[in-house]
Amino acid sequence: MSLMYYLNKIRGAAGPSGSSTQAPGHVASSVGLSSFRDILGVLSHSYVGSSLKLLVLGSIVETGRRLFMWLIERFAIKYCTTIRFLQGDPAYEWIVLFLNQENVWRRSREFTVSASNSQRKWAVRAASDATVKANAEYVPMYTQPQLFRWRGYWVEIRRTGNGSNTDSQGPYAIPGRYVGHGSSISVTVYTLNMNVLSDLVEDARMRYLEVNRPNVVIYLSDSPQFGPHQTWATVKHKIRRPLSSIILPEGVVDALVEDAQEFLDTENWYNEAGIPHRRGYLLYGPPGTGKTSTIYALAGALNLEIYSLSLASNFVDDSYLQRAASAIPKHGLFLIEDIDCAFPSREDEDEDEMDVMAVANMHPRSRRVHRAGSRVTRSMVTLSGLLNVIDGIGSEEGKLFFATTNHIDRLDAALLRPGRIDHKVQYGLATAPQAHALFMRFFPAWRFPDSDEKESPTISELADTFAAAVPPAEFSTAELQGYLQGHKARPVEAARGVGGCQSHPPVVVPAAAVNMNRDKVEDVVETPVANGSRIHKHGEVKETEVNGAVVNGSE
Ligand SMILES: Nc1ncnc2c1ncn2[C@@H]1O[C@H](COP(=O)(O)OP(=O)(O)OP(=O)(O)O)[C@@H](O)[C@H]1O
Repeated sequence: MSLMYYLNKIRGAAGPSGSSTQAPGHVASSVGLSSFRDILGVLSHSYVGSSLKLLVLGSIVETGRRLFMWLIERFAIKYCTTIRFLQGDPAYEWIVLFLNQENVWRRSREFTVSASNSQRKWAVRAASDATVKANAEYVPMYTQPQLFRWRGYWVEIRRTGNGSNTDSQGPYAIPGRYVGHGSSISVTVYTLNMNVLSDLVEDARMRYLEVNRPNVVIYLSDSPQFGPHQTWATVKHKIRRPLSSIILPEGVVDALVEDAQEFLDTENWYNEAGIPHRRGYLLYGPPGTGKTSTIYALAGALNLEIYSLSLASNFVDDSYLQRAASAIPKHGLFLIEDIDCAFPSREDEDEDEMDVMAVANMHPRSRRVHRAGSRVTRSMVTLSGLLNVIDGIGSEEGKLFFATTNHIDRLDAALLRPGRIDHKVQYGLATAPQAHALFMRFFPAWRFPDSDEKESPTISELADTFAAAVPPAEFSTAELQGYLQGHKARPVEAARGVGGCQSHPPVVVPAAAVNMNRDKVEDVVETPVANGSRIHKHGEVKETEVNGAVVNGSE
């Protein structure tokens, strides 16, 4: 209503144009002036005036805001540096621990909760009472950008999904939400100095190493869930194992550690001699004889991170292997366990041929079912793919390559040539000295002090009895360990129990049982022997019987 009223008023004020006696130009200007006055009059009215004022004010504020954002953007381009840590990359672990230590998590209001049995070192334990053992860990989500000071610099962090804020992927992706899996953390430092950023990353890395000093960090390439470039997605922390706990013939472990240490210390020599700075090791022998344990203990002693990959995984092909190997940082230890699975045995090949023929004669539906249930695991990695990766591993950076196998006879000679495998260590079934050492480790003097009574045997004597009773080259150290675990508080029983079995006839162990891969299902059948003691072979029961000898050493 009021607007119509004012429009009419304007029209009325201008008057009918035909009634004017003045010159047309003059008329126009006087009409213009009066219209302008009227417009001012309209503007001065409370409703329209204040609306227009608000409009102008709003425009000014919006322009100011845009200008401010533009300036901030210019400032950000010129004065900040941003880096992204992708989940699934080892460096991601460093930055999360770093943020945790900087207490940035305190500002986070969203957490994911996980059971605290994981060995993650960077989650927040929310138990207020230190005496209460926290059973859950809280991983901050950092859904909102957080600003904090580090060494006098302003640092901003924000978490983003896979590639963008709303584009989270991974097993627990929620559209439009930031989730832990498949995400990344962006760190922005407000400074002109690029070195600050690398200092921050180095600080994060050092803290991570420090926190994990009592552990060996093992990166596993066990699932490609975070995308093609994030090959080492799973991280495990294992308590460091002292080298002395590895029971092998004297000098074997020391020689291995010395060799690896010398390799790490002589990078310049390699460069000057024009030899690629790489070294390959092959540990071979029956299962449960300490190959993997040796590698973990060595990595702990030399402060190396392990990058472990299985060639049997159904997503590992030549190009995946290449990517995974090249993502290993300097001084990382690249481990391929059971490397023989890339080299099918003659029997496997025959079996494959028969399988192909059988499948060809099948109905398509049965064929699918047959393939799904096929028990033969084949690596998709080819020999040439594997050799290329081994040759390329350390050409730029000093990396150690370790492989283990239960079947050295299956490996191609091309793999075993010096330059690819430089150091081989053969592992054998337990000898009497190993059995003795294992017994002493299980029943240390500080826990089982020798009794004052004359008749009772000392632990060393019991170890002698045990070692004499265990048949050499019949049991792996792991099997003896399993037996002793069953008697961990009863050394006398452990030693004499084995001795008591000697009156029983020996059980012949088929070679296949000794060489059985650990990954295969182990159905342990228990058959009690005379005094209730037993040592298990994979898939069968063994009564102990002295017999055979073992070759065990390094070359
Ligand atoms: N020589 C050894 N010294 C100390 N412990 C050993 C030794 N051999 C085996 N063990 C123990 O047995 C278990 C299995 O050992 P490990 O995994 O190292 O054997 P492996 O030779 O790598 O077997 P596989 O070929 O099946 O991978 C571990 O708990 C380890 O402590």
